[in-house]
Amino acid sequence: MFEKRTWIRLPRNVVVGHGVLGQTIEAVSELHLTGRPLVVSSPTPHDVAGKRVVAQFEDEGYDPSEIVIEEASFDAVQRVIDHASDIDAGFLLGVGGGKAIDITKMAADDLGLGFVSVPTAASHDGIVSGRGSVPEGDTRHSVAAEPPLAVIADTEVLAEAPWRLTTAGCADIISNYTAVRDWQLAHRLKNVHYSEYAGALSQMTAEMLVESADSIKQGLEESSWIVVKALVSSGVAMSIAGSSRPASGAEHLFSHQLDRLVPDGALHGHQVGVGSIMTEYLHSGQKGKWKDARDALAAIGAPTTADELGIDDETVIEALTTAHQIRDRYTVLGDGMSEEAAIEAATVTGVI
Ligand SMILES: NC(=O)C1=CN([C@@H]2O[C@H](COP(=O)(O)OP(=O)(O)OC[C@H]3O[C@@H](n4cnc5c(N)ncnc54)[C@H](OP(=O)(O)O)[C@@H]3O)[C@@H](O)[C@H]2O)C=CC1
Ligand SMILES: O=C(CO)COP(=O)(O)O
Ligand SMILES: [Zn+2]
Repeated sequence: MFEKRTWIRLPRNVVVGHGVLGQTIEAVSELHLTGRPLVVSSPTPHDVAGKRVVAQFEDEGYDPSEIVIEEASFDAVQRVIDHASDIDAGFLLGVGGGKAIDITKMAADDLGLGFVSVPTAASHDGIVSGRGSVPEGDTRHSVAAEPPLAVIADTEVLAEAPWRLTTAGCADIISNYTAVRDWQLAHRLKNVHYSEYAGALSQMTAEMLVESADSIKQGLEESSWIVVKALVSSGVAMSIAGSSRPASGAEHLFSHQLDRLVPDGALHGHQVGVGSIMTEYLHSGQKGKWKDARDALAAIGAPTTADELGIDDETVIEALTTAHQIRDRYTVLGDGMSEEAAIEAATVTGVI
């Protein structure tokens, strides 16, 4: 008997374009969401978009409430859950970068409430994914969370955000190449389930972004359009897979470890980008495609070296040699790199 089952949860409405933040009420009422909206954001996103979202709900006679979180942590998730329970929220909107959106989707999951994703930066591919990424002690969890019912991505807001956030989003997508390679390796060596569709979609998303590099330019709102669509596509790949595997391999373990070692280090996307140069080298050797990864990152203006990340060489080596301990996810790092091998990989690729 055939017993396979899958449950792919995707957003119903993805609204992308100039000024669409002004259509928040329309997008929400189309979903038949009822009750009090709770707008969850972090400090800057609150100022650039959260306040406007709250004002729209007030004007339309809803009774919105808001909460601003500072960091991605289980404590922050609990604060949102408590606040939502106190005010008897009917649904949640996550307004911000990866941090605010992750916290909101995890709280919505716990509360059993609908959630709408309102990105203020094209900086990460968690915009539509049904996963939340949260550090805890020595580890970093990728937890199942409520995927958004709708995404409202205003390219005017995204284009006004600092350019480095957009290049971070591009780098998060470029890292899909190595994430998929790691996933395929884990499939071959450890019999980890591999989805051809999710793997192909993730890879194709990276290819299309790299091919569009010439159109991704600071000051062009169209760049935000291209990047946010790639971020949505990558999130869909994660939803098809039911895990973050299509978009998170060893380069992400490296970045998560950097977050532990240097809490106020570089942007997530920038760190995974530099990680992917080195893990591509580990996959394919000196004559392999690591130069393509580096050149693609350089073409959109993302960092390609430790120096450009603002992280010292020793920390890069420490992160590389310990990244495999972050979580139980088999990658090209295997059961760990020796210090000599890590120095070799980082030096050959010009990262240090
Ligand atoms: N769940 C998933 O599938 C995925 C999750 N992630 C997670 O997402 C996080 C990374 O996302 P990222 O967006 O880089 O992180 P943040 O949410 O921390 O945002 C990065 C910075 O951008 C600021 N910011 C956001 N929007 C604007 C804006 N419009 N103008 C000016 N500044 C702005 C934030 O301000 P402020 O400090 O005020 O918040 C913050 O300082 C990581 O925690 C990562 O693990 C990443 C990819 C996938
Ligand atoms: O950042 C991600 C995909 O880009 C997913 O994060 P995790 O590595 O925590 O699963
Ligand atoms: Zn990522």
